[in-house]
Amino acid sequence: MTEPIIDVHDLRREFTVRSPAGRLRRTRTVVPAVDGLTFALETGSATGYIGANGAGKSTTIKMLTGILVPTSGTVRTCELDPVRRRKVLARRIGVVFGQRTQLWWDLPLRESFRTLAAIHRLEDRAWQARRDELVDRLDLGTFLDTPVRQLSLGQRIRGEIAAALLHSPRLLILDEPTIGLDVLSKERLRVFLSEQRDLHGTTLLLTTHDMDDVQRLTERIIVVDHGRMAYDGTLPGLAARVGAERVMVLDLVDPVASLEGVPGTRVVAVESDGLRHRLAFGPEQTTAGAILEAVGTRGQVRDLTIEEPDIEDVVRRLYRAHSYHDHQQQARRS
Ligand SMILES: Nc1ncnc2c1ncn2[C@@H]1O[C@H](COP(=O)(O)OP(=O)(O)OP(=O)(O)O)[C@@H](O)[C@H]1O
Repeated sequence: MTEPIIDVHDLRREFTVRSPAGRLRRTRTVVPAVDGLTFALETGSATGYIGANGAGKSTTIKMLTGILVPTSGTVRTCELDPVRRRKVLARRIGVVFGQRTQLWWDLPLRESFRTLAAIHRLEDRAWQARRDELVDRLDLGTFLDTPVRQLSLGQRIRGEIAAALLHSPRLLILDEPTIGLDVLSKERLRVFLSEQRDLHGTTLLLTTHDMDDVQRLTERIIVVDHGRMAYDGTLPGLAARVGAERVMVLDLVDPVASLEGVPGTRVVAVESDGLRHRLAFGPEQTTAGAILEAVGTRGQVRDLTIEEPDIEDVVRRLYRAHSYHDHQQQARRS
């Protein structure tokens, strides 16, 4: 069996924060930023790594890429110890931080690519072909010769992503890649990333607060909360876990006053004088087919759609449930 591309076991990272306590004394507080994480990612997979501000996402990414040394536990990225083999690892991964540039501020992208190719010791023909592909797919042609500091945010992020992919890494780690981008730029970036994954089998790991990124780009989500694993699975699985409801919107041929009493459902709204009904249901309670059958005995259905739960709401519910669970555990311990 091949080794996972990322393999993390009981990973911890603490920070010691010193703060003034009176005029001369300082207190030391230990912050467990990452607190015992274990997970593995398969090659070619796409995973959303999500959590509230301060949950430990960036700290994890820094340990995966060898920037930070773990306090304890083990990390392997692309079959390497990231801290000890950081240089070799840099040739196998690409990293993009949406809020920080990794490009040379005063150089145009064209020069940055040349410099990166030299750093990675890439063969001329190979990197130039790759550059041309990236320029084409990311539409960089019109600003290749503009210094990075003069680029708009959207142009710079595209440049960052091209730079991170120039050496064709097996793993691309993106930390908030779409932050601050407009809707169209976000969409283009998502299309590009999915395409790269399909074409080159690039493994994607992304942290984001944008649930559309998660929904569009990944098939698995890992949710961290206070440095600990709060959830690891699929989005629909998460929705089911927190009891999020789907809503069936039914358009009837003739008006019906109410669809109250359809087993496993809750009436959310009756609209258009009884022609349109919204019924909420939990996947554990009933199925769309069963609802349709029950409604069919009370009126003829013209059309139906199913609205999936709002993912932002699903994640919020998970955080709430998780911190409640944490409080309970702490109360039991004390
Ligand atoms: N260098 C540091 N020194 C002290 N504390 C730190 C340091 N870096 C991170 N922390 C703390 O560790 C915790 C996790 O921070 P981290 O940046 O990993 O969170 P995050 O999930 O990436 O948050 P965000 O979504 O805001 O980027 C926070 O409480 C943060 O204050």
